[in-house]
Amino acid sequence: MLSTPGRDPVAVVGPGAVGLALAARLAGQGHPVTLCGRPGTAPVSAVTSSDEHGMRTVDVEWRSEPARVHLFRWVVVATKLHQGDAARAWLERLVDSDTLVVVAQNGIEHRELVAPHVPRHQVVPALVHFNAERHDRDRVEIRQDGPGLVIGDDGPGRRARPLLDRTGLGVRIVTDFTTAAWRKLMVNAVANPLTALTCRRVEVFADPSVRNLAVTMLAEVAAVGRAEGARLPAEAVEDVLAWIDARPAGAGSSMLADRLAGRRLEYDGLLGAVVRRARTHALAAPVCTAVLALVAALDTAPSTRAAAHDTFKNQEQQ
Ligand SMILES: NC(=O)C1=CN([C@@H]2O[C@H](COP(=O)(O)OP(=O)(O)OC[C@H]3O[C@@H](n4cnc5c(N)ncnc54)[C@H](OP(=O)(O)O)[C@@H]3O)[C@@H](O)[C@H]2O)C=CC1
Ligand SMILES: CC(C)(CO)C(=O)C(=O)O
Repeated sequence: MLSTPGRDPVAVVGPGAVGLALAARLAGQGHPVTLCGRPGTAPVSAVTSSDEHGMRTVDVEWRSEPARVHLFRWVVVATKLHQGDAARAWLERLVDSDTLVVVAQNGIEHRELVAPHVPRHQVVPALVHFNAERHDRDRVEIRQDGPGLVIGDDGPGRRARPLLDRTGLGVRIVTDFTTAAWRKLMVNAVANPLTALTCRRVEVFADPSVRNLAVTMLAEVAAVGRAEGARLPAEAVEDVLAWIDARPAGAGSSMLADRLAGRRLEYDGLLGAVVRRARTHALAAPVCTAVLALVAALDTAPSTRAAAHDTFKNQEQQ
């Protein structure tokens, strides 16, 4: 039986934007936090986070070799979806039957990502609704409007809630997690690839042809979501577009940021997951399939990655 969190130590696997944000907030509340980072990378011994209330620096422990960690009662996984193997190498060492693992990621495959090292009843899928931007390996800026984390109203979710509440980011616990996850996936399956492919911020959705493309893709994603049990009425398409339209002028997406930085793109767990689930249900998703092919091609071409930053800068200057 898991105890309440008290000031238990927490291991954070994947010290990127989301990982640093959660680590900083938990360490700020007195939890000893161990960051588990990419092997061979230089240690981070303190994390500075900023938000609308100001800036704060907290001390953390650093590990970059899975062999050097021990069991933890609380683990947060915040790698990108395509870094599942990396996360699993850590989980093999960090998790036993007393551990609860919060998987703070986009997508719908949180439990699959940590299998087989973590049984279902020890996994807390958490949808990330705050925005975290990493400015350096030890600096993160947090922006949010509304609850920052959405979790399911089940045994693991209820057990993790006191810990997640301590982040101060706001936790919404929902009875229908499937619908919540597919609503978020509708945004990510469309906003992320279309901004990354065009090298444009969310203003690209005001272009009528891109908007039509987005509407078609969203209708396909919603149909797959419904087949998966999500409650997505026809208005969900317009709701998602309205949400994207309401983003601040300079908003982009994590996939655009990754493209500009020359990093791998997180497409397989987002649009890729939609296309895979469509096939499972024998549903046609031709436009999503076509856009997936383009974004996958972009990801495998180092030359397009290197060129993206210049293209973006030129467009912004015009
Ligand atoms: N950032 C945001 O505002 C939001 C993010 N999300 C979702 O949250 C998830 C995390 O995103 P985000 O934090 O932005 O991603 P990042 O790319 O910033 O972070 C991923 C981290 O995983 C680390 N990593 C890679 N390999 C290993 C390894 N072998 N061992 C340990 N760590 C490793 C990376 O290391 P390195 O730094 O060395 O590359 C990086 O620090 C994604 O699913 C994303 O879609 C959802 C909503 C908003
Ligand atoms: C919602 C959105 C598009 C913006 O933060 C996102 O989740 C992402 O960039 O991955």
